[in-house]
Amino acid sequence: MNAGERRIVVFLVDDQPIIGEAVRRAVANDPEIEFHYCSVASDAVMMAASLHPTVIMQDLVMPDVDGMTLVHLYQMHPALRHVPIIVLSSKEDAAVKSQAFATGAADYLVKLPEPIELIARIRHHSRSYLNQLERDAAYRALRENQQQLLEVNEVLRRLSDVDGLTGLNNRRYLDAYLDTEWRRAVRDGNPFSILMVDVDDFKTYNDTYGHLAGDEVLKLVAGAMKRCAQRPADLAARYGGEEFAMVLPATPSEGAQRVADDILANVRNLAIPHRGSQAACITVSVGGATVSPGRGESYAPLLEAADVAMYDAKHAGKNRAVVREVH
Ligand SMILES: Nc1nc2c(ncn2[C@@H]2O[C@H](COP(=O)(O)OP(=O)(O)OP(=O)(O)O)[C@@H](O)[C@H]2O)c(=O)[nH]1
Repeated sequence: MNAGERRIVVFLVDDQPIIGEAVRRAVANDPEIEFHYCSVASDAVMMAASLHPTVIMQDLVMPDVDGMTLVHLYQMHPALRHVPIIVLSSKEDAAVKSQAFATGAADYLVKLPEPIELIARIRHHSRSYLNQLERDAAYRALRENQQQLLEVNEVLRRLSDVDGLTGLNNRRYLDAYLDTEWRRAVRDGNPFSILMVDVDDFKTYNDTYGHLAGDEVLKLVAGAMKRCAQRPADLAARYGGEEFAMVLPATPSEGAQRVADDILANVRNLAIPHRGSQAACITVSVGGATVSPGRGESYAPLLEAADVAMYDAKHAGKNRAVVREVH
């Protein structure tokens, strides 16, 4: 509901019923205005809070409580804090007027102005209050939307780093990770290893068992690789097609050889039958390369060396690992 549709709700607090009656009559002919009256100061705050007024008219001089104290109490109340208050006084008094505005009153009226002026002021203060409520609600909705957008962006960012089939990090993420870890290795002078892992006779597998079964194999091999990435900095990723990569920062070639052997064993232990393979089950070939990075070098030769090692493993009969040091 917008400000134009919400009703104006006037709440008058004055100990003199005659004033209450005069205001009631003044606003009676305006169908947009709902009027409520309270003559007892001690009931005022509770009544106001339950009525949700768009403007409060508060008499300054009341028998048991000073009107200014009530103005203060309205402003302390969470539900009334921003409701505009028109202070009603019996006389023009500069000092009282200035105190009323200092306490937070929005307006000061000497009882009682012409109905036309009274209604104009009631309308003006109520509309600006309702507009403010509307702006606050729009702002809150905007903040919620922004929050949702941030969350969606975060999900998208994570998805764009992940391969949809296997759940491993994809090539895009692998490249960025290699870049960061390589620079760290250059700084720290640590050996750096990489393994390329390729499923053996995968074309025949697809041709024999179907592409969907082939996809399931890739998922299982990805799982086996993930289990072999045991240190926090180790990263298993899908390189593309039926090829995977394992980044092993701060790992010498003996370590890379051990991880490569683990991958071979883990994949064999999956025991996925494959009629077209020599081992009669799904196996992989692993090519590994290790280098101690020097300044100014890039990791491209390391990737190339791992790739060559992987093809050497294929040519040597598949289902094996070839790991080399690159100098
Ligand atoms: N099911 C499935 N197959 C894929 C996917 N990506 C690549 N392939 C298949 O993987 C096969 C790779 O074939 P090749 O490069 O000839 O390798 P290979 O048959 O494994 O032979 P070797 O590597 O020499 O053992 C191709 O048939 C591709 O279509 C995928 O996401 N899902």
